[in-house]
Amino acid sequence: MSIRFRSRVPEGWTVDSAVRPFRFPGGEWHFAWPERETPVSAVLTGAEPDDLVLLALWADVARERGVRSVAYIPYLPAARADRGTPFGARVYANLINAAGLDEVVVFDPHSPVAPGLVDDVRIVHSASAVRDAVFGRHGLPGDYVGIIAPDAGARDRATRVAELVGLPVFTAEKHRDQATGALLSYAPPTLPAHGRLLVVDDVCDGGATFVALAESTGVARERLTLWVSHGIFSGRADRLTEHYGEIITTDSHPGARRPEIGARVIRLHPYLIHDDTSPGDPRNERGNER
Ligand SMILES: O=P(O)(O)OC[C@H]1O[C@@H](O)[C@H](O)[C@@H]1O
Repeated sequence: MSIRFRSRVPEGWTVDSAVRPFRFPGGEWHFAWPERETPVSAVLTGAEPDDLVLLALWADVARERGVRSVAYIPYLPAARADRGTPFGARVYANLINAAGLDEVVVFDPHSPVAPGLVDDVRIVHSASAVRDAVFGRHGLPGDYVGIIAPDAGARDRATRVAELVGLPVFTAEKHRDQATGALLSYAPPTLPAHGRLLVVDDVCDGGATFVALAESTGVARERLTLWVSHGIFSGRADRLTEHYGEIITTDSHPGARRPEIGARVIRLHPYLIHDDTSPGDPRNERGNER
């Protein structure tokens, strides 16, 4: 289970819900919603199908209580299945839509297709999070000399980062076998001979794209940093550490913390949620959450 719920309590704070979901012997999910809690938001990471059921149950409570239901789903499941049959992006969007949420917040989706199928969606792009994590809040390039987009699909997100920090974008050409998804070849762009380079993409799954990219460029490990918004880090993704001096991702997917990768994991919460407060949170002000 990778879903948690945020609730308002009578004291005025927003806290993690004390709700304890369970399954009936027949297999169905259920819970007894704590009477003193008012639902505020649900935060779902990864792509566990069970979590979509729990999300819909929670939205039903919010509806009954007459309050807004906001779901943070930073890793939009099946966003990469944005074409073909079965059309995964549509199937998952329909499952999310069935919950009847008031707002769905997603982070750096693979393409506009999947979020375009989700009702009441808000997209948060990765550029600010990348800038803060790699260059600091002032966006000073330091010894970085460029941003690399691993393929044409990554160019827009790489450009958003590059514009924030004033660096050039270099786009590589990736060729995949459409039938099998296997990587066929890589044509790297011409890159500066010195200085650090930041590779920016949405997802790292098995890591083949980023290993092939690094190998084709021949750029030394110390000069290469990898940012991926969603770290699945499956299979042989551990090979990435041979090619990248630093790997940075977010907490949008449980794979992010795979120990062999040693990625720096950025907490997405501040980038997605602007109005959340809890005891001990320096920003807290009673009662300012929608
Ligand atoms: O090469 P792996 O990590 O398996 O897959 C990640 C790549 O596959 C694409 O969909 C992503 O946008 C990224 O470029």
